Amino acid sequence: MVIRVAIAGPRGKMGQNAVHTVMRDDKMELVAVFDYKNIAPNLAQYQEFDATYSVPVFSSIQTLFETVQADVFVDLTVPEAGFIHTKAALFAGVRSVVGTTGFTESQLQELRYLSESAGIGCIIAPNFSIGAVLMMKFAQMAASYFPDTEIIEMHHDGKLDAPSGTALKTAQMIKENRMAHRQGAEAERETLEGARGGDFDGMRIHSVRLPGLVAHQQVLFGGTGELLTIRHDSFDRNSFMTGLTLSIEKVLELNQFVYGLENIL
Ligand SMILES: NC(=O)C1=CN([C@@H]2O[C@H](COP(=O)(O)OP(=O)(O)OC[C@H]3O[C@@H](n4cnc5c(N)ncnc54)[C@H](OP(=O)(O)O)[C@@H]3O)[C@@H](O)[C@H]2O)C=CC1
Ligand SMILES: O=C(O)C1=N[C@H](C(=O)O)C[C@H](O)C1
Repeated sequence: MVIRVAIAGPRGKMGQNAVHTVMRDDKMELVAVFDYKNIAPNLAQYQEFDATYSVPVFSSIQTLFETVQADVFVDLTVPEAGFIHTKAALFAGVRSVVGTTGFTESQLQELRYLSESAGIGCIIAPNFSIGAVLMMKFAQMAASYFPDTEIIEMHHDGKLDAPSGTALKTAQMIKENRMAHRQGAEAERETLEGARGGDFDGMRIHSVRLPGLVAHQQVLFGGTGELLTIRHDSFDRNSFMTGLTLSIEKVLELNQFVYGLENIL
């Protein structure tokens, strides 16, 4: 069976990679893309692609789902829009794979409810890279032994959300194994606001944004006279494509909501 895929965000850095990945995969067919800007009716007319990319473009997500039969919807846009698109996909009965990050807890809960009450698979994966998922799992393991940890995530300066979805997911996974406590000195005070980073259950998350970076994260664990550093680097967005392909295939077997690629590997 060929998997019919629709992608939102085809001009974006991730969206372009995803379009190429689906087009080159003979088990998949790109049946439509969603672009909120009315650039051209067909992807073949986009400057980012060529004449071989004959795929209809929709600027209304509802019209896309009414017109085209898709098996899987992929969102790679921004959280406000990605939330609306994914709800529309689930209402239309289309399984979804969401790489977009920056959703609020209540948005995630609403998507979980919609997916599970309708029995339609939905994967929200803050990071599709296998190495990043391993980094998160190793950090979760280490937290049982080292309860004092800080996360430093580093991304390109075009990134809109901070902290990254990966950093938040890492902190949530660490929280499951870490004894909750506030880190640092009792009398600690910031003389420059934000110097100690964001506070997640007493551990700190620091976000670096610089040109030249792609997606990188270090999780530091401090112990008596020692430091453990777990680090992952994505040097290229192709690092996300294996997990994206896997998610598109796996979501077809799912009737529930999955948050994190580690749950389907
Ligand atoms: N899960 C994972 O492994 C990964 C997830 N990501 C996440 O994926 C998302 C996209 O990342 P990236 O490709 O780097 O970002 P880009 O900014 O390169 O792409 C985002 C795309 O979304 C479009 N867009 C903006 N606003 C809207 C809207 N209201 N409706 C529809 N489309 C819109 C943009 O169009 P325009 O530029 O014209 O506004 C752009 O084409 C981010 O949330 C990022 O954090 C990124 C990498 C890996
Ligand atoms: O915006 C990005 O680039 C990335 N976003 C995801 C995140 O927020 O964690 C995944 C990866 O870090 C790249």
